[in-house]
Order: sequence, then C-alpha cells, then structure tokens
Amino acid sequence: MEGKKDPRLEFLRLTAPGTPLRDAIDRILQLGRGGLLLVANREVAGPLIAAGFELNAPFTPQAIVELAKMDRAVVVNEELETILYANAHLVPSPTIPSQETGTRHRVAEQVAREIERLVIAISEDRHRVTLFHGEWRYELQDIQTLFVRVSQGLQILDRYRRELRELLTALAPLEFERRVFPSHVAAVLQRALYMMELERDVERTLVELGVHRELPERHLTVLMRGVREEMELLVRDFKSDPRPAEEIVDELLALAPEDVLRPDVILRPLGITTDQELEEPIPSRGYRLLSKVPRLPVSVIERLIEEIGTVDKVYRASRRQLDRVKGIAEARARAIEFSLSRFKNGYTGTMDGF
Ligand SMILES: Nc1ncnc2c1ncn2[C@@H]1O[C@H](COP(=O)(O)OP(=O)(O)OP(=O)(O)O)[C@@H](O)[C@H]1O
Repeated sequence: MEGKKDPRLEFLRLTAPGTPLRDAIDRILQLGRGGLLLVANREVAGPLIAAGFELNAPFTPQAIVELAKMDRAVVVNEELETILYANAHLVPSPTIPSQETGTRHRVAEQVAREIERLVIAISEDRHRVTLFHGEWRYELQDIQTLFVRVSQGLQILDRYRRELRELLTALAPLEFERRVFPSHVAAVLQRALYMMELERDVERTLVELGVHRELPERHLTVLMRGVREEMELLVRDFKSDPRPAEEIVDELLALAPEDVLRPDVILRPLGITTDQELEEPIPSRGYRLLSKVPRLPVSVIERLIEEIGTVDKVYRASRRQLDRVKGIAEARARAIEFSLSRFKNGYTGTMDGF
C-alpha cells in the first residue's frame, strides 16, 4: 500500500545513475579506490567520530572524490548539501555485531545499525558498492542486470495483461446470463493483483535505473493502463459490502502475497463470505460494461443501474423503459443496445485495452 515513504527506496533513488552521489561513487570506482560515505547530520554523526577533519564545504561529486582519496570516511549531511567531515575515523560501539569480514564494511554495517543512517561502502578489492541502513544491506546492481530484471518483469506483465483481458472478455457474456460465480470474479481480481504486485517490483528496479528508466517506464505505464480502474468497476459490479469500491480495492492491495492465492480471502472484502455465497452466481450491476459504451456519462450509468438494477435487465429493457431514465434519449438508447449486444457476444474492441 502507498503510505509513508520507504526510506530504502529513497536511498536507491539517491544513489541511482544520474545523481550527484552516484556520480561520486562511480568516479571513486573508476579510480580503482575504495571509500566510506556516511550520510548523517552533525549531531548524529559527531559522537561516532574519533578523529578527522571537520569541514563545511559544499557537496559536489568532485569534492567527494578528492576527499575519499584521504582514506577513512567522508560524512555528508542528509540534505546532501554539505560535506561535514573528511578522513573521519568512525568508532561504532564494539558490542554491535557485524557479518562483514573487511574492516571498512564492518564499520559501515555497525555504524548503520547504531545510528540508522545511510552508510555506503565502496569496495576497493571487489569493485562493489554496498548500502547499509539499520539491518538493511543492499549491493548496488550494474545497469545490465537491472535492465534484464526490468525486461523480465515487463514480459510477465504483458502475459498477465493478455490473460486478464481474456478473463474479462469471457466474463461479459456470463454477466448477461447471470452465470457469473464468485470464482470468476476472484480469478479476475487475482490476475489484476498479481499485476499490481509485479508493478511495484518493476517500479523499484526503475528507481535503481535512475536516468536510464525512461523507456521501460513508458512500457510499464502502457501495460498497467486501466488495471486499477477495471478492478474498481468489477468490485462495484459484484460487491455486497456497502463501502466504496476504492476502499475495497485498497484492502485487496494490502493482502499478503499468500492470501492473493486464495479466492475465498480475495472475495471477503467484497462481502462474499459464507460457503453458500461462494457457491451461488452473483448478478452483475454492469458498471464495468456500461462504462465502455461510448459517450455515456457516469451520472447516466448510475441512474440506469439504480432504476433498472442489473446489466442483464438493462440489456433486455425496452426502448420505452430506457427512455424513462433521465439523460437517455434515442441516440444513447441505441448506443447502449449496440454496445451491450457486442459485449454479450464476447467483443472487446472498445474496452480501452480490455
Ligand atoms: N573505523 C574506521 N573508520 C573509517 N574508515 C575505516 C575504519 N576502519 C577502516 N576504515 C577504512 O577501511 C579501509 C580498509 O579496508 P579493508 O580493506 O580492511 O576493508 P574491506 O571491508 O575489505 O574493504 P575493501 O573491500 O575496500 O578492501 C581503510 O583504508 C580505511 O579507509
């Protein structure tokens, strides 16, 4: 779920290609040197510094590179505006455990655990960059690896999207025959939830790609277009819970991955809970299909469903019945009949990608 900013994601953003910090890191690596960077304000870092130079110099990649040549640690403030210390000898509490073997990395891990700030270790021997924060340890990946990961994610998303489209297309005729079972609804929601989970994964890798993210990001936007909207419409069509569909979808998005595998758990937030409800067909109100009728305003869709009830009844309604709904005249009645009969026959061409 969206919520408080994940600090780790922020660190990946700060160290992504194209940022001043990454520029400094890459230059240190190119020089074949190592380094230790601590990102913390003076009052937090100060007590851990046993020796070194206190500075108040503006943060630039070039300055960081030069100061890293002096060995030990460079400390920059959290806004990445000022270099506070250079050649700093850091003394974390010796009681803090560390899995690391080299001294640079051990100090990095211990400091990160002690003060919960970002510490970056640039390894001279292994040519690797490791971020530490609290218990978190993450090795920066090279661009090629990130590209491979993103393109695998996008390929799977592409397949999921096609499957979602097929499921939705197959659902439409059943809606007119009142033959939609909760398991059908769960299958669609499940597929959409898989997509949204994978989207979060791909987005994380896009953050790491920094300036190289543009093309895969566009591809991701295309693949995810309309997925959340489609989920909300589907929930509106079949829910018995009185809460708004957006709220129910948020609850679905907060499900643990193992719960997404269980149709009964997916259906619970919709208000479909008992064994009997799980076995019985549910009528579709028709928000999803009616939203795909060209130029039919939402207010008219709402009235149609309020007054007529379900999509199969709207489909079977006489012209006179449709005319009685405010906002529907000859042209709209014809458009509704035309579109619904196409959806009934499994046609999806006008469904905005679905
Ligand atoms: N307490 C400390 N504070 C700041 N820097 C330190 C501290 N201890 C060690 N270092 C830095 O670590 C460097 C030594 O790293 P060492 O090779 O032992 O560790 P490492 O983790 O294996 O790193 P690398 O992978 O770069 O070799 C020193 O040159 C020094 O710059």
